[in-house]
Amino acid sequence: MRHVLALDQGTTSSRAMVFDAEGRVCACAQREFAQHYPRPGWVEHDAQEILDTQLACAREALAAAGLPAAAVAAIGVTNQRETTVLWERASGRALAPAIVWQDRRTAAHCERLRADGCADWVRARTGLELDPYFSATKLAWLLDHVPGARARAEAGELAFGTVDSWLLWHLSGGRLHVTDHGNASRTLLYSLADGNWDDALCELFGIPRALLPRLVDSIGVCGESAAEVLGAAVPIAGIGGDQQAATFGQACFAPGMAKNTYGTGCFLLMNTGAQAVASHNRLLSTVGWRGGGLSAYALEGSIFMGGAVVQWLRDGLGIIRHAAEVEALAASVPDSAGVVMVPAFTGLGAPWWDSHARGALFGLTRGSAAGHIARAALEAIALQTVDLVAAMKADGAAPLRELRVDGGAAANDLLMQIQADLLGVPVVRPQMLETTALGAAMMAGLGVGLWSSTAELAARWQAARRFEPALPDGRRDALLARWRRAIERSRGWAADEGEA
Ligand SMILES: Nc1ncnc2c1ncn2[C@@H]1O[C@H](COP(=O)(O)OP(=O)(O)O)[C@@H](O)[C@H]1O
Ligand SMILES: O=P(O)(O)OC[C@H](O)CO
Repeated sequence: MRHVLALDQGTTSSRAMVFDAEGRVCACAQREFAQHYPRPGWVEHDAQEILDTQLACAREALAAAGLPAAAVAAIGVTNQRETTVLWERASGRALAPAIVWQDRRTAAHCERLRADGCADWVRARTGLELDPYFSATKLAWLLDHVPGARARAEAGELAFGTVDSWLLWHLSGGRLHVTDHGNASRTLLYSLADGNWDDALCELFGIPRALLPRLVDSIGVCGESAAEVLGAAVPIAGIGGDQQAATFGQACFAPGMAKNTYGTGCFLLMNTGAQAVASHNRLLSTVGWRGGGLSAYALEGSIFMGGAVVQWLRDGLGIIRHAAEVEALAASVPDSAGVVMVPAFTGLGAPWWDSHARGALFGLTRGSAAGHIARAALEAIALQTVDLVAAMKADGAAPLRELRVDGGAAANDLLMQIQADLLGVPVVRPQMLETTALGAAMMAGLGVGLWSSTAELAARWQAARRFEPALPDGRRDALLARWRRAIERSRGWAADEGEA
């Protein structure tokens, strides 16, 4: 058996990919699913639809590869992180829509905890910010709003999970209720120092321990799929949140190596080695992966609006019809002519963590045109990334030698050149852009011994294109100074209106 099946459950679509023993893609299937925005700031998914699309993709990819499940050596699962599912153990039925990582409904809960002076304590224990982004307040919200849920949770009738746990429960026919340490480290319920769920955190957020999944390694066999789901029992040997998996898939195995994924949001992760590094600049400290003789932590900067800015140009402003058109539109002008966009549509993530910030366009004149706005949008994606790299440097990280990139918007050459120019560091795009699925496959393949070492996997990683910085330092400094002024003016914007 020399193939691995990767299940890649993302924010906007479910994907499955079959890889051969050389790490080549044999087959791929993808299905988009519905995004629900029932109220301003709320984002939900139908957990059943997540499951159905994911399993349909798995079956489709196997069929396209011409492989029965029995011929697959291992399954790797990677997932949108933090998104919170609550289900009934007896039936496996979700009790409510999944609350997605982007959802801000628990902003007031987080604010109350911050006002109580909990933020530093929580940060020291979890490596995270007290922000609605993470799972704990989402789960507390479900327990408080789904009738009877809290009592049933305490009685052990319910299960909580991030999307990995939800998929693994059903993939195993209800036998596995597990999550890996990387996904657990995004919940606000996990102690980085202990490498375990934490009673004090559970108490702070009001979460019964009986709800929590068992912690397992990211790399290594944790169970197998139920024969009736895919047609055969297959070892499940890799689990990782999608950003952790992408870091693995980019072969960022050595401390100091970093990748940035330009999807809906942007997620910059730097491998910090076998020790968690506490950030003093409001980056996240998080588990990368563990198992198979490996253990890595990461510093992470999370940006909420990355490629989603381009979606807004398409769906909100209507100045492009397809995301890829933004490149030609932005290239139709030599620069943004002073226009600066702050894409704080849902507040600002790292390193600002400002729920009250709102999006803004500065520097508009009578000469401002769609091209300038498109260019400002691409610059905003890159400038947010520059802020993360600056925060990493301020945290004492070694200077970045290159930035490995992936995700949908990394296909945009102009954006990648702007990124290299504004960072002053080469940006390298690999041949294999599906690094998330590849990372999950790599974890699973290592987990069953199909591959023997990370050195073997790193040797396979190949650059497709390298973007060298070409902007004079003075010009870069001026653009960064202008960006910082724009950020300052956007911060706290919605506070007066009492909005989240
Ligand atoms: N050529 C492009 N230039 C800029 N942005 C793009 C381009 N193609 C896709 N995008 C953006 O990339 C995002 C999709 O990337 P993807 O990695 O599939 O996201 P996710 O995994 O978050 O669903 C969308 O937000 C889209 O607007
Ligand atoms: O599904 P993506 O690629 O948008 O990634 C989502 C992140 O895991 C959220 O933390």
